[in-house]
Amino acid sequence: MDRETIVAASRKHDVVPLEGGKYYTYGTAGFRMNSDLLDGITFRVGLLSALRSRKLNGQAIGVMITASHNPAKDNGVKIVDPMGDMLEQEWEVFATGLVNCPSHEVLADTFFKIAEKLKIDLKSPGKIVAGRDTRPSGITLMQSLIDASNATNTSIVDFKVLTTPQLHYLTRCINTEGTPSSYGEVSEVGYYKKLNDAFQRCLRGKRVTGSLTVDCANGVGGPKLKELLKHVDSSKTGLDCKVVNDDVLRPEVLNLDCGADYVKTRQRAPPNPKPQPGDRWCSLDGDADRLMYYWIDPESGFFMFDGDRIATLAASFIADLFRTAGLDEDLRIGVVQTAYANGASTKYIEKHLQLPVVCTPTGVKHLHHAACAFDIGVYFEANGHGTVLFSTEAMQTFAKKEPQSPAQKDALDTLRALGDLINQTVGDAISDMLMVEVILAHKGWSLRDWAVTYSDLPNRLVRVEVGNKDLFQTTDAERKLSHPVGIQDEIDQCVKKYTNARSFARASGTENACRVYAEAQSRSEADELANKVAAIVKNYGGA
Ligand SMILES: CC(=O)N[C@H]1[C@@H](OP(=O)(O)O)O[C@H](CO)[C@@H](O)[C@@H]1O
Ligand SMILES: [Mg+2]
Repeated sequence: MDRETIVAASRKHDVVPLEGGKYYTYGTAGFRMNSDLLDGITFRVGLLSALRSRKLNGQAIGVMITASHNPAKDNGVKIVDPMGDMLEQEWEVFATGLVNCPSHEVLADTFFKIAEKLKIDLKSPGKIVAGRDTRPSGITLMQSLIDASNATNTSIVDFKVLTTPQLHYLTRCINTEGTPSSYGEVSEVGYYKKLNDAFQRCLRGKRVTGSLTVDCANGVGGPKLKELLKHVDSSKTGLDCKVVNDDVLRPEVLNLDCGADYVKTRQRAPPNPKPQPGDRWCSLDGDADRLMYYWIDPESGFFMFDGDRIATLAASFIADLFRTAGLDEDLRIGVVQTAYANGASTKYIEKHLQLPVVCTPTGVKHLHHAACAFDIGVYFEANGHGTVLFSTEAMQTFAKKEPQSPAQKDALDTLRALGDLINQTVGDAISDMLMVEVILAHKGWSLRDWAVTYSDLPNRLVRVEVGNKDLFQTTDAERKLSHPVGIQDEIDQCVKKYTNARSFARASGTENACRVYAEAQSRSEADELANKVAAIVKNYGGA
């Protein structure tokens, strides 16, 4: 690997400097922006992955090219660590450092400096596994990544079009292949086979009832879900899945008036096709890592089951299985949420399910990390991204424990199957959807039964444009502002005037704005409180 080769390769992939001396930063979702700006950035992410793979003894590093629920013109690139989790946070600064190098020469020098600082043996082999969503710009960005791997003698496996969770799955499979902790077959078909096998084992002869319509946001989830369905025997499982909004041939319709983000932020079903009262629906987002369920209640209209609802459903089912299996003394189940979780869901988990809840800052990496502290950690963001993590110890206990009755055996087998069904690397809309179907089938629940478990507090999320969002610094898992000084007192005074109310503000990690969340006993109170706190934020936000 030599400097000249890297410089020469980099010349084909310029980074467009940002105006006003601003930097590109590796944010919550990696680098994400208009796809025209991403060529050089993706090349440099390739360089960093080449370093990271070698730092981790040649284990494969995943790179996913996607902009998820964002418009079709955008794209993004993010790095996946060997076990399928997000890039270790300490390395985000290296990513930011490489991407902002002012010239190709400085870039090459920085590359070698990082290698030296971290004692990376550049002669050892390195490996990258890559995937992209259905955005056309992904094809050229993949080439930028391939050029970076060639310039650094790093091998690369291009899996082409994948959902984000599939890339995470494959990364973990490659790195565990042939070991006792093998995660699965290293192929897309392997993913479908694993899900289908676990789905059947979870159902244990129970059948899914009624049809399920899946809105795929016109993204990668459409073709991939259809692939999965080829493996699922609907006569055995009862799964009757109708796939809609699966047009991936017209890039401009991606995430347009459909998908999980549309449903969550607009709090309504996609206009096309229109769900009929009583039908069970769900929506995936553009890269199939978020899931929203909903239906039109024939009496009261649209009702949404967001990440909080999915988390409570999963936690209650697993807690029941634990009791039946006689494991509730041995292993700990916990639920991880962010401040955006509806207060009613938190209360339901703590008071009704009697399970501990941990609150972390926004961003999946924080939730994932906190969930690892439990034997079974259920984590979901309200927006529908989440999963259930089963520790190695938990999986071993399910396998080892001698069942004392047929019911115990059933519960233990179901728990093991759930551990295989639920993606252990990252939130996976397709795997989560099968989990929801399994739980509804076991409980014999309709969506109405699920809906009445608790009532959400009315809430409002507002986006506030401010002069300088960096003025807003949080503490207490983002539930309070430490800066600007004095603002938190004003917010507290305001919240006090409302019943059962809660409100907080923070700078967005993905957009140039602040977000204000408010919830209260009634819709009008929640709206009023959100607007008042938004006004306070605007006031402190700088010119
Ligand atoms: C309130 C909200 O939904 N925030 C989203 C959003 O983060 P912000 O930092 O709020 O912009 O994008 C993140 C990445 O997709 C997601 O993890 C998070 O839940
Ligand atoms: Mg997504």
